[in-house]
Amino acid sequence: MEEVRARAPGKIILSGEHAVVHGATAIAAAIDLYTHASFRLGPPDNGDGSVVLELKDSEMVCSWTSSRLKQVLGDPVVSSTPVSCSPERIKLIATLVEEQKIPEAKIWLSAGLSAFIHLYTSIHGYKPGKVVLSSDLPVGSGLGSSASFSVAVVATLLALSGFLVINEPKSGWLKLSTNELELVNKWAFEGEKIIHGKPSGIDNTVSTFGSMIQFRLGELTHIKSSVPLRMLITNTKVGRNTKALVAGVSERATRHQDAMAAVFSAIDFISKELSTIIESPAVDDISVTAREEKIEELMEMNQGLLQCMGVNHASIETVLRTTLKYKLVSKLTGAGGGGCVLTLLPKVLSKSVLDKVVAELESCGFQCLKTRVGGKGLEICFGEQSLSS
Ligand SMILES: Nc1ncnc2c1ncn2[C@@H]1O[C@H](COP(=O)(O)OP(=O)(O)OP(=O)(O)O)[C@@H](O)[C@H]1O
Ligand SMILES: C[C@@](O)(CCO)CC(=O)[O-]
Ligand SMILES: [Mg+2]
Repeated sequence: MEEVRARAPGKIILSGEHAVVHGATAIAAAIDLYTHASFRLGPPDNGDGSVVLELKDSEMVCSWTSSRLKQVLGDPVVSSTPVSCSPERIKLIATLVEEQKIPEAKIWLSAGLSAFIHLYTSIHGYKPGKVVLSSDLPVGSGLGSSASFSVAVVATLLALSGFLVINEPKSGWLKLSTNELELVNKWAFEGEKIIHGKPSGIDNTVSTFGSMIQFRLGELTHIKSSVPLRMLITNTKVGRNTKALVAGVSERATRHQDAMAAVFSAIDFISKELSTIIESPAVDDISVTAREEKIEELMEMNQGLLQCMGVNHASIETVLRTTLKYKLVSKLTGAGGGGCVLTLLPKVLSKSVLDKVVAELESCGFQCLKTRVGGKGLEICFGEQSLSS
């Protein structure tokens, strides 16, 4: 039985989170932490005619028999083009998720499970099959775990659907062509809509296409940093939920329309300026330092505007204060409210200073992640690997 695997990266947002939902420009980059999915259709080791999702990190196996899916959702409607999940269908899917009796401590998984059911049944109907999922990313921390979940799941589902054209020899890890990536991205956006409520699409786009992107109103432009950007990521481990934070910003924007429009517009300028600086050549150490100082100033301004939106958190402030002691500038990344914070690491920063910063941040109970910025996007791999149960 053919099996397909996919890996889709998480991301950092360098500038423009939240404002991008309201039409401003944002800049994001893939990081080298991935969500991994594998998929096999049908029997043999799935003899009960079920759709199975195994979540390795949460040690959970969820399954729905084909007959139960049909009973709740009605006759299957399979589509080669992305379909949105209607509010009525979301309610029906919620019934199927509730039946899994997810423990209260893991209830946050429900949104991901709902997205999975919508994507699976829209692409494969109720055909039995098994998806196994694991992730290097901290979930719900601002590093795009939800988008990389959707991209990885969709890629495996489409790869065995016949809806994806794969011309290359099916050996080793493959990059898909732009058209195929666009199809995956559009489907993954439907998953993000279920998890985020009102996503801009930046997270699924950067997870699909990789590298560094400038993004506005659904359109992406690849950008290339003239000098590698070094960022420290600090996970405050304060849990939060992107859907609720995005909704909170929208409510504030309704209450203070003009003021918030000005905030979003300022962020649009910040992102555009940042993109120009990132791409501008830096020929010697003096120009590298000048460039870093400009990036730091823009990060500081963006952080202040994120505070205006109400998505800051005491834990983020602690990271900001701690890094500032070492003359390092930080800003939250992703939806905020806790989650992860980015710190720019200047080229001249010594390893001993970096070690001290990391030790101090970790002594506050935070977790520091060193990742490479602006790397690969989605890749898939066909094979006869065994899906562990
Ligand atoms: N590996 C996974 N397994 C199951 N569900 C997942 C997984 N990764 C993400 N999810 C779903 O996505 C939700 C987290 O998404 P959320 O958008 O709140 O955070 P994030 O994507 O990590 O951060 P941000 O959107 O700020 O980048 C989880 O609560 C869960 O429903
Ligand atoms: C907060 C947000 O801007 C980024 C989350 O990574 C939401 C989105 O763009 O979908
Ligand atoms: Mg998310």
